[in-house]
Amino acid sequence: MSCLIVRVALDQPNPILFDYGCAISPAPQPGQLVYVPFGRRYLVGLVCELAEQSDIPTERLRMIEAVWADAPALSNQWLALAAFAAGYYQRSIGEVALASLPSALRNAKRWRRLAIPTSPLQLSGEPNQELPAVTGLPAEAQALPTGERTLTPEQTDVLLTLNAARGFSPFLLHGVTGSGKTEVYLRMIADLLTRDPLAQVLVLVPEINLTPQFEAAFRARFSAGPAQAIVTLHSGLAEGVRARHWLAAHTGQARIILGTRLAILASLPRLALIVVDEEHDVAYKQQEGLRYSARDLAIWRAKQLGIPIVLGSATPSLETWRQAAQGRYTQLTMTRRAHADAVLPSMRLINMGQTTPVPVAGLSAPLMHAIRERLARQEQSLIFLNRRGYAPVLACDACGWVAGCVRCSAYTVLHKLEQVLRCHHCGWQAPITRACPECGNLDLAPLGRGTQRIEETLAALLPSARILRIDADSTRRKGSAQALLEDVHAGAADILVGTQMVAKGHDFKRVTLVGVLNTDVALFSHDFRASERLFAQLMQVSGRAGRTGQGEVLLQTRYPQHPLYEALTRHDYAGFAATLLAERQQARLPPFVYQALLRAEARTLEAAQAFLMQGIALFKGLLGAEYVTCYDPVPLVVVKVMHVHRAQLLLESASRTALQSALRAWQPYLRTLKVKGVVRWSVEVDPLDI
Ligand SMILES: Nc1ncnc2c1ncn2[C@@H]1O[C@H](COP(=O)(O)OP(=O)(O)OP(=O)(O)O)[C@@H](O)[C@H]1O
Ligand SMILES: [Zn+2]
Repeated sequence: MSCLIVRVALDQPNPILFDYGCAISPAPQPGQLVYVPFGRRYLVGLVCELAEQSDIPTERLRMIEAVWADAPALSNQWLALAAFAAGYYQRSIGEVALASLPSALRNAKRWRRLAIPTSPLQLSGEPNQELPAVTGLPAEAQALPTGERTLTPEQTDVLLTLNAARGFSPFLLHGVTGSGKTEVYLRMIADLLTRDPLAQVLVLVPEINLTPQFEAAFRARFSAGPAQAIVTLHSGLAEGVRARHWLAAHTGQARIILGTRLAILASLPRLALIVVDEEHDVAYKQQEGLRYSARDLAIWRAKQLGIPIVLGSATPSLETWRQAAQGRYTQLTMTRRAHADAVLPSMRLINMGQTTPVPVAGLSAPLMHAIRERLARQEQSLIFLNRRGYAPVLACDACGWVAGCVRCSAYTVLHKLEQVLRCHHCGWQAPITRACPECGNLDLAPLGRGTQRIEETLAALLPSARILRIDADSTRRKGSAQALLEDVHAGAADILVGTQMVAKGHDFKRVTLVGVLNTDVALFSHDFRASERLFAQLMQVSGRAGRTGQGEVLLQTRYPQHPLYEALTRHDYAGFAATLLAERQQARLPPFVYQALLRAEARTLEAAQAFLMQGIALFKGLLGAEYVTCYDPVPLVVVKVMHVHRAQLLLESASRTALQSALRAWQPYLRTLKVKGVVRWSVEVDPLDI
């Protein structure tokens, strides 16, 4: 008797399906998880196909050990999503599909302990107290007091268009900071759930832990529903909680799924709308493992399902801006702040080349004056400096020695509170050196300024002010970011000093002054995306000022004439985006061309380069290689991290399809390459950092 063949995707780089025999009845179906032997181990895999025959001789065919039948199988649509992501990002289906599952599902020993929420879909006609009345959620949501807020005319207009959308309709909601985009999302979702009480909505945010207010707004508006109706999905959740939330989404129980980029791969059988808030944020790009863009996958998913998708931002990415300009996305615009008394903040550039009196420790007199005014009026000031630690380097004046990491080709950052020098690439740290190890000089000086140093300076200059620092160091402990932000909202701080963490979508109602320090260096970066990012970042951080009244932004610079700053003072996103796009077109850079990287990591730089050179040789022989430009390998800017040397080569094409098919053809050859000393290599499609 020929046994059934089950084709299983495993979390393995080899992009094939693995054949197994199956004696379990009922036989597993595509979309089900199975437990299979693999080499000397056992792995959880995903059933992709069933077959009658296998190329593997029967005697060598191994058998499926167990099937997870407690939850419904993953749908064909979800399998198609995983297959698309795998193909596009040059990975195996298993790498995409299994890595996207909560770890409790990837461990067969824990399957039994997973409580599967019962779907109301399966239970129709069978009343269950714990289950939501399917119409209750939106109906009660509408009756909530927050729903009584009068919409601004712009919000009303935008919603008229959004609520009329049916089928695949991509929207760019370009609303200035504080224009009330959250309210638009909430209303659109309420409208949808009224029409279709069983629908699911996916709302993506760059960083859930940083924006508890956003989540709170959703819970407040839709709290009338059952607890299960809103779930969050992000990497900060405890393992069991994440599995529970994922299952609630998978069974259709959860209606609103609020998540970070990883949520784009959640199983959502009734998905009817996707919202991507702050769509420009680089956090939507996964920078390790499967390097996907959640925003781009979101567009694909909306298209696959034929549903509306809203990309919201005050500073859209140039990719999205261009799509809208070409009419592929419908652009909706909100130009005014929603709060009745709020206007966009006034912007002032402080010329650091000219100021008299001389700035004290990097803080100009006009900025100090403005902070003192806020203190007197009991308003908050936010000082933005995108550099954490005390000082970026510790150096010796006498011989020029600079403290560096022993594992990386990078300087270590001085952290004065902890009294350490720390590498921001690998985390290596050492006590602060008292004497120069080269010449013995005892007069080592911190160079430059980080948030700790500015905090210290402000505390010395303004002893009565309550100062809070918000950066990756002060928020390392779980929950500490939330606690700090709550202090800010409660008015328990006068001055916040922070990195880009404070810029992300926060609705700080008491901040009326934003001071920006040390952003000039980004004007002259080697990275062609640096201007786009700096502009967005400055508009976003400026957008924290005056959200309920008059706000002011003071930006300290040595280049007050720079076009980027001039556009910023005019709040001219559209003008600046047009300039940048013209430059990119001229220089043939994305979004006008498509790029990919091959990156090699090795014990020596020579080995990494040798791998890439061989990669190029193989590439040149590929059919269609002439449509793709293959540049020379270059070391990464920080070439060594954790003793590993890194180099990469850039591939570029005017045609996405040409690039895709060349990459696909290249992979099997790359896998055959054996270069001594090479630790790993990877292909990245649509890289953001080059
Ligand atoms: N119709 C309205 N009337 C009065 N206030 C409103 C209205 N809509 C929104 N607001 C308020 O305006 C403020 C800004 O809203 P929200 O945080 O949604 O802005 P946003 O567009 O997301 O801005 P950002 O891009 O800076 O995150 C919030 O305090 C919100 O409560
Ligand atoms: Zn290091």
